Amino acid sequence: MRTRPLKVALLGCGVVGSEVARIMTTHADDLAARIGAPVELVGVAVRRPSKVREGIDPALITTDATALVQRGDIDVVIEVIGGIEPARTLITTAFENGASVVSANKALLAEDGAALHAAAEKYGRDLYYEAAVAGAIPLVRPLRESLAGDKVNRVLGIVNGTTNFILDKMDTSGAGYSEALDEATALGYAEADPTADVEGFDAAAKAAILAGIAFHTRVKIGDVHREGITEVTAADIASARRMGCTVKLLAICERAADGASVTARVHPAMIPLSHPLASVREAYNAVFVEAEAAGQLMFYGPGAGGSPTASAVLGDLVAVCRNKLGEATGPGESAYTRLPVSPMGEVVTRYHISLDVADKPGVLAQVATVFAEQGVSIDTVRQQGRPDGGGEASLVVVTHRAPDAALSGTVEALRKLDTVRGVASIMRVEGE
Ligand SMILES: NC(=O)C1=CN([C@@H]2O[C@H](COP(=O)(O)OP(=O)(O)OC[C@H]3O[C@@H](n4cnc5c(N)ncnc54)[C@H](OP(=O)(O)O)[C@@H]3O)[C@@H](O)[C@H]2O)C=CC1
Ligand SMILES: N[C@@H](CC=O)C(=O)O
Repeated sequence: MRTRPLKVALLGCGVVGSEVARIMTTHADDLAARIGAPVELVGVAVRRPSKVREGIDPALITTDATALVQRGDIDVVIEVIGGIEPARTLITTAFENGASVVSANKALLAEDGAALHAAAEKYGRDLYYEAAVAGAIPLVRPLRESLAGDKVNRVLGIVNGTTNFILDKMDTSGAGYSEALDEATALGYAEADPTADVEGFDAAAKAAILAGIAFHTRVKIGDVHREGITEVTAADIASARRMGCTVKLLAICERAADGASVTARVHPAMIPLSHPLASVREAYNAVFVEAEAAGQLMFYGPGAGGSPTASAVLGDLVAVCRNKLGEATGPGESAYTRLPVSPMGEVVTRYHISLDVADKPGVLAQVATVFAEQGVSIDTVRQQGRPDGGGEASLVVVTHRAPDAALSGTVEALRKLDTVRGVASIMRVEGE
């Protein structure tokens, strides 16, 4: 074993960074054995230097992250600050100054992954980011390396722990939305701004990264159709139950049948209780990968939280350090091609639509006509009278598979009918 340590700089020491530092200290001998050289933490950049940070030598703390990455003697920079800037500039500066980078920053990778990979390649450095998607679950490396000889056609999964925690609590214990969100935040699952979780931005970033690696292309967060969970109601969850389904926030990335384009989307969806994703509880994540030769693979585990995420960061640290010692790098940007990302309107799936309608003769026929005119075939219709009467009823329509654009046209036309008082909810049905 080499005795001269590899030098590591840690940018950020919050939920994830503090766990990375703790494990680096407590498992120093194991890490050295896996790598073939000891690793030494030589600096920790934070915003608030006076904050007490257990187990960290105060002499390592700095607020000058730029000076740290410019030192020129750092082997690996671990970026767990989050956000776009200053993280992007710090990573690029690290490459310029001789360091490889391990990052958990999905927001940045989904926004600017191509440029960061190009910079890593230009300077002959590594950029690893297993922790950016699905916390502790090994997913990036299996897609990038283990399945590199296969053809992945579909990735379907639960990739946001916070929203899965909230939906699970609402479903199983009847908890309110705010109460469940507060609990997820206290447990360290939610992003600094939980809007990123509940509005689907976090999952969309992960979907972009997954689609890029799975289909060897580049997908940016702006290419991903995104809907969050803020409009999912207790009535949607109850309606899903009546259909033998549950509601999950899904990330779905698909390669078109002709292989010429891809789609990526994030939205709440009903999935059958018999589907393996339906039993993914609390902040756990699970991802299905469908590949031509391998068939269906499922990856499951803790998708958020300091310790699980640190596990993925440290796995990358070991890999990058080994590459450093072997004077090699992992797979780079040149392995990627560019496939167009098709708009959401071209996605074909099933829909569950809940309408508030006038409870009088002929309404069902009117509604059915609108669906027929838009070419959307109805699978089932269920009418629920209201106990209070009032001349209104709830109509739940479940369709066969149809393009999203046709469904949007249907909803627009339904809204114009005098007898349709409102469209209470629209949810896609997946996983059948
Ligand atoms: N939490 C989780 O479960 C997961 C998080 N991630 C990703 O990991 C990254 C870190 O997340 P998390 O640990 O939760 O975030 P936190 O908000 O808990 O920690 C961020 C850290 O960065 C420091 N920081 C912020 N801005 C600067 C700056 N300009 N210069 C120096 N330091 C700065 C903060 O300093 P200070 O301590 O002084 O405030 C803090 O230590 C994000 O990209 C996130 O998306 C990925 C998977 C799971
Ligand atoms: N906020 C994220 C953290 C991990 O990426 C989540 O809830 O999944």
